[in-house]
Amino acid sequence: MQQRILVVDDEPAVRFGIRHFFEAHGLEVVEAETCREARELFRSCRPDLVLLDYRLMDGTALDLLPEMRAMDPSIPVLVLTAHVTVDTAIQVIKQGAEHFLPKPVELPTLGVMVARLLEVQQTRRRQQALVASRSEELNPFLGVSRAIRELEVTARRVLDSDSPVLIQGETGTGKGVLANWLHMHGSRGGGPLVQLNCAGLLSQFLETELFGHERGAFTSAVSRKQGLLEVAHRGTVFLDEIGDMDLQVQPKLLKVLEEKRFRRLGEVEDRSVDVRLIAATHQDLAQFVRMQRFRSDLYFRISTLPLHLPALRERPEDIPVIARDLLVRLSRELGRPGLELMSSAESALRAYAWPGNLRELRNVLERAVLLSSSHVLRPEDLQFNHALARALSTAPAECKEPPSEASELNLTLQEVERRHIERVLAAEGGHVERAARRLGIPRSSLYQKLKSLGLSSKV
Ligand SMILES: Nc1ncnc2c1ncn2[C@@H]1O[C@H](COP(=O)(O)OP(=O)(O)OP(=O)(O)O)[C@@H](O)[C@H]1O
Repeated sequence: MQQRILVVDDEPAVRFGIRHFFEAHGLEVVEAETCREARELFRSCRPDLVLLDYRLMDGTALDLLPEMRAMDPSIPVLVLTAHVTVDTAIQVIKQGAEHFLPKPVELPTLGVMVARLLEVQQTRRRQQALVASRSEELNPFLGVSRAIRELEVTARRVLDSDSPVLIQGETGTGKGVLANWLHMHGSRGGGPLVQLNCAGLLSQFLETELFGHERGAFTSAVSRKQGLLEVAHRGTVFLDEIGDMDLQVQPKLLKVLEEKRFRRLGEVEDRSVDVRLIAATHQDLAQFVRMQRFRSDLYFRISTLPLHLPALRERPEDIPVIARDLLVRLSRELGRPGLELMSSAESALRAYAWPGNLRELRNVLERAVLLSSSHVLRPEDLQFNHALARALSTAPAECKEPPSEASELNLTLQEVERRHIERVLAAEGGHVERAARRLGIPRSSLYQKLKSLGLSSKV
């Protein structure tokens, strides 16, 4: 990815020399002549580094440095000046400049310094991204089935593209794991990966999370806040459960994708941002478009590169491979070396419907390991949630038409409640926490209701 430097100097000849030198070294250069221009370009172009002349027509570096630091403290600023005094040097460094160089500056020396600072900055960003990523990377392509092999080929093809990716698949199929893999292995792997789950977020909260806000933008905005899009600059934004994104926020996200611009709440000017979007959903987004729950223009934009994660029951041949991999991980995590599965236990795993997919498989194995004292797991060590699997296969899919009003009228209140809970649980693949959020009740209350209605909740 081409790196960009902002050169701020009131002498056109100096800017010209610096521009030519760095462009010849493969960098993109943007120029500003005044503090005002520098402020605007810093905000709209998001440079990777700034070369700032100390004295400008409308101010000095000491005016600009605090503002730049407030906007993005991770961007290094190198100050150049013809009038060096120890006092100014100290002040400039105190205000956050990385270095202070006397003018006229020798371009090769400046080149080495800039290259070094850009390298340090990239390493810092990479380390931050590594810390943020899962401590141990999971392989989203475990298995031998045709579906998973084809998925890997397609995923590798879209790695370095900047177009949005839409990952679809039932709950627990590993959409988050795939998003993480795409980011880490793509050209933005050194940049940040920022994740937001859109489910249940009201429009204002979602907007402030994504776009940030200025001080005073609304009553509780007591200080300015950077949005996740800004944090993800030069990296990836992973929007999970995009199907639940509030309709009011959708056009603003579309603007970011089409124009690479957005506006903080309470701000009058646009900011530019360079992010790749990975969106995921377990819902049928095309159906949501038909039901007018999701904007068609945004759907077409984000589904440029669709990836589908197959459900486990559609690829039973992969289950033993994944189970063995999970056991190796569990051995390490739980300090139980040499865990194995009896072949009859493998057959039992293959035969089950896995409504909660890999998440459920991991949970079933973890429970089996914890409850068994042997390192060889038998079929009877595996506790399946057959009731949920049945509910899933019989419950109407979330997006299908609801049952007729006449047939619903004959139901008792308890039956309506029971059916509704079953439907929501099935739509969430047995994920109790998410089902509770959707139902608008605390998780503990849902557990109580499940117990009193005789429903199971083991996923
Ligand atoms: N490739 C994998 N290897 C090992 N475990 C995996 C893998 N993929 C998923 N899992 C397990 O399944 C869990 C769920 O994965 P993930 O959150 O990526 O699924 P998801 O499809 O995004 O789920 P949801 O729709 O509920 O958000 C993970 O925390 C992990 O325990």
